[in-house]
Amino acid sequence: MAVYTEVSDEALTAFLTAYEIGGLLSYKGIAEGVENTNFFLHTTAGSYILTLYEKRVREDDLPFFLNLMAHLARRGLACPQPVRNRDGAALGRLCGRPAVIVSFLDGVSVKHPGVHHCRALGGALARLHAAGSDFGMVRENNLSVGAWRGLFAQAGAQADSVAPGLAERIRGDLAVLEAGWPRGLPGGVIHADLFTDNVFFIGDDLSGLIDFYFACTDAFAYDLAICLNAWCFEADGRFHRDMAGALIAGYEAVRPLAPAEVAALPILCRGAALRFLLTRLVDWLNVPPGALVQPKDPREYDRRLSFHRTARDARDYGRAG
Ligand SMILES: Nc1ncnc2c1ncn2[C@@H]1O[C@H](COP(=O)(O)OP(=O)(O)OP(=O)(O)O)[C@@H](O)[C@H]1O
Ligand SMILES: N[C@@H](CCO)C(=O)O
Repeated sequence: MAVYTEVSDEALTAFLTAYEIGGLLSYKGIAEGVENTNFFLHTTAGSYILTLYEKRVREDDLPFFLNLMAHLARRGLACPQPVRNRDGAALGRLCGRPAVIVSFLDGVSVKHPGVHHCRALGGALARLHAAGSDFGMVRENNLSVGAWRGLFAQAGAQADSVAPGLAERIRGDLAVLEAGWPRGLPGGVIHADLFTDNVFFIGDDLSGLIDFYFACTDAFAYDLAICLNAWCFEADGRFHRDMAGALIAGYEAVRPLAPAEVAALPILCRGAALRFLLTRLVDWLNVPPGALVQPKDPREYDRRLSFHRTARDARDYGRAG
């Protein structure tokens, strides 16, 4: 459970007096997620999510995330809406942390996605990219290639205690990725963390996207590469080419990839895998004392990297043609 900050009912009740969302009926810590502290709130006016922002989220970036969610919703994308308090502010402070209440989104995430889910995800990702095209704010991706060596420096010395030979493999990937990272690809607002737990379905239909707290301005195809990693591999490293093909086809049915994006897909997938390997490695080795959190296994991304190192082109990811 990701609850880094405990919130007493007195503190929460006092916090809620600034909002017009009725009286508190119940609240509880949410058993998923690793980044922020989340509570489910049930009030006399309805259901909400309360998030207290932790470690990786910089307070300065919150206006970008909150304005983005509002913008995407205006463009018709189903995503949580920040709730404003009586003074018109979405951002508050609770138990010493920046805190926001957002609307509750119906739906459930799928643990074991299939081809159908991947095709729907591809379409939603492309629509998200289109909906963000007239969003006026910019946020650099502070977890892209320029940050990976710094993350490795935080964890590299203990990497081999997690998997034998891991430090050497990461060094090799870093050298290749830093030398060949593609620049100038079509880009704009990307989600940058669209894992299965951040995509909701009702029945077979994709019902919405959550967790925009890594959203940033970067290459669209990098977002697709993150999804290919997150949705199309088993934990043991087995790759589902049919699911990857469906994800790409679902994306291209809305926004066809440019030739440079197709060519860059293998290196973008390799980079996306290294990004999550490194953040997971740092988190795995540094669980804050007392935090209720289950860190995610970095070795899953070590296994995906074995695939990406041998991939030659987009056809290896199931793209037709
Ligand atoms: N607006 C929402 N509507 C419904 N449920 C939500 C909403 N926001 C969050 N949740 C629930 O809370 C869980 C954790 O939220 P979230 O993914 O934002 O946390 P996180 O710590 O940032 O996680 P991650 O590890 O994915 O970065 C979600 O998996 C979902 O079950
Ligand atoms: N989605 C990330 C955690 C949140 O950033 C992971 O699975 O490593």
